[in-house]
Amino acid sequence: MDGKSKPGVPYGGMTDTWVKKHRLIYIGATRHPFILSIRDGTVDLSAFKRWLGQDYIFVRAFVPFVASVLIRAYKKGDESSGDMEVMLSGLGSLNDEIAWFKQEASKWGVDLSQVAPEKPTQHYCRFLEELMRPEVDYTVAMAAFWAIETVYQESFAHCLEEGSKTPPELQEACQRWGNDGFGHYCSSLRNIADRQLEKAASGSEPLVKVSEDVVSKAEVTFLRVLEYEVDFWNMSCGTAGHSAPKP
Ligand SMILES: Cc1ncc(CNC=O)c(N)n1
Repeated sequence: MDGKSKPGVPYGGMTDTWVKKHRLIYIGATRHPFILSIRDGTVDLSAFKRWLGQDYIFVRAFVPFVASVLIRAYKKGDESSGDMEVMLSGLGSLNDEIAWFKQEASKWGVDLSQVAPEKPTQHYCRFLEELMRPEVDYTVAMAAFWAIETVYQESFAHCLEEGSKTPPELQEACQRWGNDGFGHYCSSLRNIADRQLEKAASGSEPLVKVSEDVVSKAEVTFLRVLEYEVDFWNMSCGTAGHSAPKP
């Protein structure tokens, strides 16, 4: 329990605290102009195609990251937690997702074998690789995992809400991450991350310093995910700094 929670109001956990504390950055990632343009139907289709090609590259790099978190979950040896099952289902959806990207790309005339990673994609993929290093704590990796999936879930679910004017040909893409099943999956990831953060925050005496370190590292990692997501959306819009030199 943190000191700020009110009686009768369920305590949301550490991730909830972060989202509230960094609300503007969070909104920047989950209500980006690219997403808003899908939602109001004004999206530039060349931007969507650019996003499609770059996200395919990202998703391929995301698979080994998820696998690395699964290995950590296995090594923790806590079979009853159900963490591995959550990650295994995640890998299953990524399998479908990769097939969907290929099918979607051919529908839009995008040749995935010819797509080169742009700077923001390269940086984001490098960040995933850093998180796969053995010295990275399970708690920190889980915070990143939860944040990465949740930004997409919240963004695309927004495009499916009542009153949105998402073009019919983009609704399937939005469904992929905006559906309720993906929402539940994100809640499961959040529960794992919160449980780990709780454990770290209440760490046993000799480990207090190490544990506090893990919690603050996890928060910084969460913020870095939000920044990478914003850069990724900016690139999709074609508003990334590197491609539009300032006058
Ligand atoms: C840049 C980015 N962030 C998150 C996701 C969602 N995770 C897997 O699909 C994604 N596809 N791309």
